[in-house]
Amino acid sequence: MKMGTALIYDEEMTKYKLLWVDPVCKIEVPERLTVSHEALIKTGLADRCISVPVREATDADILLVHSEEYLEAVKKTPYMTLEDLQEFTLQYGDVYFHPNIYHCAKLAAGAALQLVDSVMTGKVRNGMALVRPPGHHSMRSAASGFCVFNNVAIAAQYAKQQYGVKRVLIVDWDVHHGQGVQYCFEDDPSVLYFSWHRYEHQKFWPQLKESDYNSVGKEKGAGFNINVPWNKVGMKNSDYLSVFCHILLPVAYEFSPDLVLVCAGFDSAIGDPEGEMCASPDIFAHLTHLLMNLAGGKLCAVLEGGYNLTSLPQSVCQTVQTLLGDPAPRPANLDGPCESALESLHCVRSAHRQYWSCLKHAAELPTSDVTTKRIKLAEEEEDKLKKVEEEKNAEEEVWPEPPKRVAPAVRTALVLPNDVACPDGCKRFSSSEDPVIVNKLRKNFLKDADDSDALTSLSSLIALVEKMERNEICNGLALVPDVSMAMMCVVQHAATALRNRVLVVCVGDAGVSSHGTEDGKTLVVQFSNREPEEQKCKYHISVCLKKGCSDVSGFAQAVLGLLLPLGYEYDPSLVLLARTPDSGLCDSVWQQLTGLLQGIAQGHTLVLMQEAETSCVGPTASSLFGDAAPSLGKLHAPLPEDVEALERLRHRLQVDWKLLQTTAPETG
Ligand SMILES: CC(O)(O)NCCCCN
Ligand SMILES: [Zn+2]
Repeated sequence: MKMGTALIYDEEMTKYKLLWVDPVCKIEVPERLTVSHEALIKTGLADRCISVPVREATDADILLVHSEEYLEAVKKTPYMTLEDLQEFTLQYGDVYFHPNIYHCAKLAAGAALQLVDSVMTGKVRNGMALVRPPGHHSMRSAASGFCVFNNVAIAAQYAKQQYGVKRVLIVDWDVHHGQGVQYCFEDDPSVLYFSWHRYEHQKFWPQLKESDYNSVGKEKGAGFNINVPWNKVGMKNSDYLSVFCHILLPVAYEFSPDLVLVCAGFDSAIGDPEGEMCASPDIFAHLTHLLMNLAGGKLCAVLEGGYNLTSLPQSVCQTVQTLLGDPAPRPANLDGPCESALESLHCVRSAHRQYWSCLKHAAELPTSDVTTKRIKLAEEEEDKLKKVEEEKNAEEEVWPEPPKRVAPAVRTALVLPNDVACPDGCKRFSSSEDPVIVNKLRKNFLKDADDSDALTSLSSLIALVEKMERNEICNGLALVPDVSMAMMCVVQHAATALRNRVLVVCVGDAGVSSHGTEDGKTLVVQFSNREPEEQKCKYHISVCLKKGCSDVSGFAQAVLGLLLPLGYEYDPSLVLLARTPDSGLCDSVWQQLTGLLQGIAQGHTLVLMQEAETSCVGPTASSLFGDAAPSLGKLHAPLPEDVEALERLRHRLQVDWKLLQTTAPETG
């Protein structure tokens, strides 16, 4: 039932621009929209989307967020002379007006509403609106930061009013703090606002105290406003992924939104003059992918900032291609979050530990904030030096083109016993008995009885792995007589044949071979309810949950805060996901796991299940085929002993696995 992706764009929104000299505003140019849209056309992505027209937001729509006096004032701007427009602009900060900007602002807000309508009526699964003017800085009675109407805030209020949406998650990955969104929802527990932003200890625009991590929301909204300040520039992919795995995703799954809105600003990408960050455009493929299993896949991305006319279109294409379901590119060399990012991560998690059970165990704030002060002083010294040398050689940032993302001809192949039906959309797979493979299998695995159907399924399995390796097939599912045997067979084959690494995720108590874990060719992560004997090595990790995987929230937090960071850092070429009937895992959690893991290894996920589990074939295939997993519903608190165990495990592993860090190492 995979539905399409909406794309909303109208060239009318390019028909306004800065009419006077203003160094702050000169970067907000019409070309931002044209280069983004042209890139989507050139790459063929636009044709794969469902084009949805814009509409003008009505007064009633705009008044969901803004005051009458502000709307009435903006309504007068089309008739103003140039002098009047400049005069009118002076009352606001870092924004400009133009005779046609009111019209475009209505279209930008209306585009967001069209996107909400398309997703909420089930016409599409998700979508992106390319709009200007942006929205997230504009406030109830003020324009700000190139924004006139708050497109995403209006869309959130509209979704609640028109569709009775109970909980809306707003993810703001623009590099500026969307203070307009924060002010609008800070006392509203039905809208969870998450924003990271360049802050530099309040030195960066808009220089607000309330953009810091300790602004957590007010009254009933306490806990529903999450600010992640970047106190240094140069943040990279690892910093962004760490914050998603250790703050946003755990809280988002606990919140369980009915709709996800993204303030999709791309000034957080490398090359942007505003952000001065170093994250590559393909990171937005992963950020998008990680949000696509929330709210049953209902995701609306609305363009905010993005001022580098090279990285902006690249980032937009990465986002749209992921919304369309194409596998994400492999996350190149993630080397762990920097110290400043860890400091922010630590502060945000401790500021929110009282509101979210997934953060309950988060480490306390540094006892006295003397540590923060000490770190700040050290940083300021360092920054002064850095600034000096930067002035010297402020060269243009360069970065590689994001890798081509080719979706294999076959997305999902299934190795099934003949009497098991193959879900529509997927391809039944069985290999013609390749004598070489058969002999190797017979020699290594089937010494005894000539167990022919085991032989058939194993040889099909190996043939399938080889097609995945050649990117002819994206992912697969095999029902096998013996999961442990099949796992060992695939791991051995992969370790020899595949140039690269295999991540083995095992749910339940199947015996897992440690083959390849000694030299890191294989990373095994096993979830079960059995206390592991002493931890074997860095590449063989046992996660013990008291109630096994039947505890939804404990398992979900283990996947989000431990398995995902490990998987991203390990960066395998194949993910082998095995489950045994005793796993106690319910389908929706299993589908979340299968969905999330597809962000790794370019989506090359191979699922192994016991032949008896035919009832799980449908749900697994639908997730492999790219359907969003069903929502887990609001998560209750995980078992305290599981939380502690997970925290201890993460603390021990973070020595070897940097993406598991959540606090700055104690500076001596
Ligand atoms: C939409 C936005 O967040 O990119 N606007 C940035 C305005 C910066 C003003 N100094
Ligand atoms: Zn911005």
